[in-house]
Amino acid sequence: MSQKRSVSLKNPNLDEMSSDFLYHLAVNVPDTKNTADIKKQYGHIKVVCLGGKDSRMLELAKYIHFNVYDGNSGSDYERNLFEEGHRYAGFMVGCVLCVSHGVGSSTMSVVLHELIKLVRYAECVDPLFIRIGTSGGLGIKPGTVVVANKGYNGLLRSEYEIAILGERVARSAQFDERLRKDLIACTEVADAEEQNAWDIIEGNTMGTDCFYEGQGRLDGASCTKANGEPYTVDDKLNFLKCCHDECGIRNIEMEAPMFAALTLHCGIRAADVCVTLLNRLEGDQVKSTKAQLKDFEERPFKLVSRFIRRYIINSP
Ligand SMILES: O=P(O)(O)O[C@@H]1C[C@H](O)[C@@H](CO)O1
Ligand SMILES: O=c1cc[nH]c(=O)[nH]1
Repeated sequence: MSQKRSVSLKNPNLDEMSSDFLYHLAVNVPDTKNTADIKKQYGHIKVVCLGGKDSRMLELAKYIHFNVYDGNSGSDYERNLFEEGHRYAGFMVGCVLCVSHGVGSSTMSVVLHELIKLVRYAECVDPLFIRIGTSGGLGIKPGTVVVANKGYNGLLRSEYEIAILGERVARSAQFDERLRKDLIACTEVADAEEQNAWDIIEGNTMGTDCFYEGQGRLDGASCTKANGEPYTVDDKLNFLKCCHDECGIRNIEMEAPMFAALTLHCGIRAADVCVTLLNRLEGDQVKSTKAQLKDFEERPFKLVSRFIRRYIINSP
C-alpha cells in the first residue's frame, strides 16, 4: 500500500514567499506559514475535476451531489467559489472540487498552476486531478469514453513542449497508470443495461493547440499545409490514420499533453476522461443536438462518479 502524502512542489521560491495571491481564482493566502483558513475551506479535497465549461462543471457538482452522496453532500454546491476572479468557475461538493478551465492548454495551465498551489497550501492529502472533457474520436463510435494512457501533441510526440526562459522544454506526457486502471475497473460495476449501452476504452489522446488546422479539420478559416498549399481530404485522412495506427491515438482534444505533463512534474496523479462527440474519420463538424450533447457529456460523469464512490468515499 502506498503511503499517503500531501503535495510537495518543485518550486523552492514558494518556500520563501510570505504571502501568495492566486490571481485568476481570486484566492488570497495572506500568510503562507499559517494557512489554517485555506485548510478549513479546501483541506478536505480528495478529487479535483476539471472540464472546459462552467455549466458542465456545475452539472457535474450536481450529479455528484445526487449520485455519489445520494443528495446529502451537505455542500452549497451551486456557489461559484472563484466568481471574484471572473475567469474560471469552481463548485465544491463533498470532497470533490469541480473547476472549469476554458479552451486549450494555455487557459488550462493557468488554472492548473493555481489549483496545484491551492491544494498544497490547503495541505490536501494525495489529491487526484481528473479532466472530464469532450473530444473528437478516431475510428470509434461517437459517445465512446476514452481514458487516456499518454497525451500526444500535434507533432505526434508524447510530450508537452513549452518555451521557458527562451529555451524549448519538453516534458513527458504520461498519465498515472494506477488511476487509469482504477477508473477502467469501474466499468465492471456498471449495471448490465448501461454497460452494453456505450463503451469505455483506454487509448492515447492527442491534445492540439488549435481546434481547426491543428486537428486536421477542413472547415477552419484556414486549411493550409507547411508548404503554403491547401491540404486535401486525403492529406487529412492520412494524418488521422497515422495518429491512430502509429501512435494508438483514439481521440483528439486540446489539453492532454499539458495536463499530463504538469501534473506528473508536480507529483500529482491525474487522468483524462473524455467522451467522443464524432468520428473524425467521417467528418469535422460537431453537429450533436442539445439532448445528445447532454447525454454524451454525462457519460464521463457516470464513470468518474462510480470511481469516486468506490475508491474515495467507500475506501478506508
Ligand atoms: O472540456 P472540453 O469539452 O471543453 O474540451 C474540449 C477540448 C477543447 O477545450 C474544447 C474544444 O471544443 O473541447
Ligand atoms: O473534435 C473535437 C471535439 C471536441 N473537442 C476537440 O478538441 N475536438
